[in-house]
Amino acid sequence: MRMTFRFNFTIEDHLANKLAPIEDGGLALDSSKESSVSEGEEGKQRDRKCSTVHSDLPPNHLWKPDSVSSAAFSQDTDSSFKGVNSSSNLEPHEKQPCLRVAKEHSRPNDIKKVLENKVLETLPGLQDVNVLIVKTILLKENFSGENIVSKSFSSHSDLITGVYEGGLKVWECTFDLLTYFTKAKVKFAGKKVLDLGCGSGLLGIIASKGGAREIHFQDYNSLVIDEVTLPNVIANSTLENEENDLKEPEVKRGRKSKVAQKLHQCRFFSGEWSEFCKLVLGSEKLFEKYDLILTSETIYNPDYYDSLHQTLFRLLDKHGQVLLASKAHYFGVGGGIHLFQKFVEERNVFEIRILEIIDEGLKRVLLEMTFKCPS
Ligand SMILES: C[S@@+](CC[C@H](N)C(=O)[O-])C[C@H]1O[C@@H](n2cnc3c(N)ncnc32)[C@H](O)[C@@H]1O
Repeated sequence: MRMTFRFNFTIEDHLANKLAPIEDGGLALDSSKESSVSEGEEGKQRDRKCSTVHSDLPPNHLWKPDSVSSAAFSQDTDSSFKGVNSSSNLEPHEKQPCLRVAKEHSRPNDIKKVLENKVLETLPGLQDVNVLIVKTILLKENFSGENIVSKSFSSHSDLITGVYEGGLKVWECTFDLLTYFTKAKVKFAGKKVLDLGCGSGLLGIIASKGGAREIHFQDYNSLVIDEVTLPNVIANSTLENEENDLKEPEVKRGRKSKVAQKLHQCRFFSGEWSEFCKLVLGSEKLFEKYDLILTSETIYNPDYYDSLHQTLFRLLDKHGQVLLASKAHYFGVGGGIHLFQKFVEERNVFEIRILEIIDEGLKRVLLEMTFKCPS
């Protein structure tokens, strides 16, 4: 079933200047005015060609979104930094302490409201909030408090170290992992899964569809969770239940509670990794560790490796598995597979296994991490 939505906003002149129509009638960021620092020169050149919401997709991707709707927003109320310079001019390679306090986001009572005015795009078997529209609305509303969208625009960057860590777009390696899930028939059933640095949350959503018993989503930025991750989780559980209803119309009355049930298997967190660790480990006496941690494009900054490694070490079940996807190298920020692998090997805690090397466009790698000594 295709849903139609109505746009109920106008785009200001100064924003319209940054937005240019793309072939299918959607909106693209004028690439001469926005580029990606994180993906380096090659990334910039690609972005210059077409810096759309889905410009980060592999050339022959099947993930072409095909529907649009309307939009709403809420503020990113989490401006709780500890000693982070929130200037918009931070360069990704500048060393900054990243201690954004972690918090758990409550699940909304009014599920419909979360999707009200949201623009949904259709990917194969998935729905995804159109982040460009989300950004446009947030910019237009010019809200007070921490505004990662305007900071990202003004600094022409998809990453502002310690301020905005890139969750407002779907990065290429997410699609590599999604493809791998199907190819390798990755099993999610009954597992407790963490989508670490989730952004859109598509990895966790697929785990949920695959029968994971509990899924936690973590992003650095609270706005990403509220405006993108949560709406995506809700949109996809709604979609899933609509599909079921078409097969079994008699269960239609139970749909709402089924969506709520699905949502109940999910928890949402924002904040810096070590703070997130503290929060989840401190929140329950006997915290049950994750069977599976999924993480895409999270090793671009070597300054974060210690905190990331600690997080994996503390939160992964002793028999658990990390599936990590990354570009081979992140120009400008300096991280990448080689450095990360070296870091992990030096710690001597995890075994790393390369699952796949994707050598088209920017080289990308999928790897698995498991504990060396599970006992
Ligand atoms: C480049 S984005 C990738 C988003 C998403 N996984 C994807 O592939 O589309 C990196 C993500 O890692 C998270 N992240 C990066 N550094 C972090 C840190 N130090 N603490 C917490 N989260 C961090 C951010 O929340 C951000 O969403």
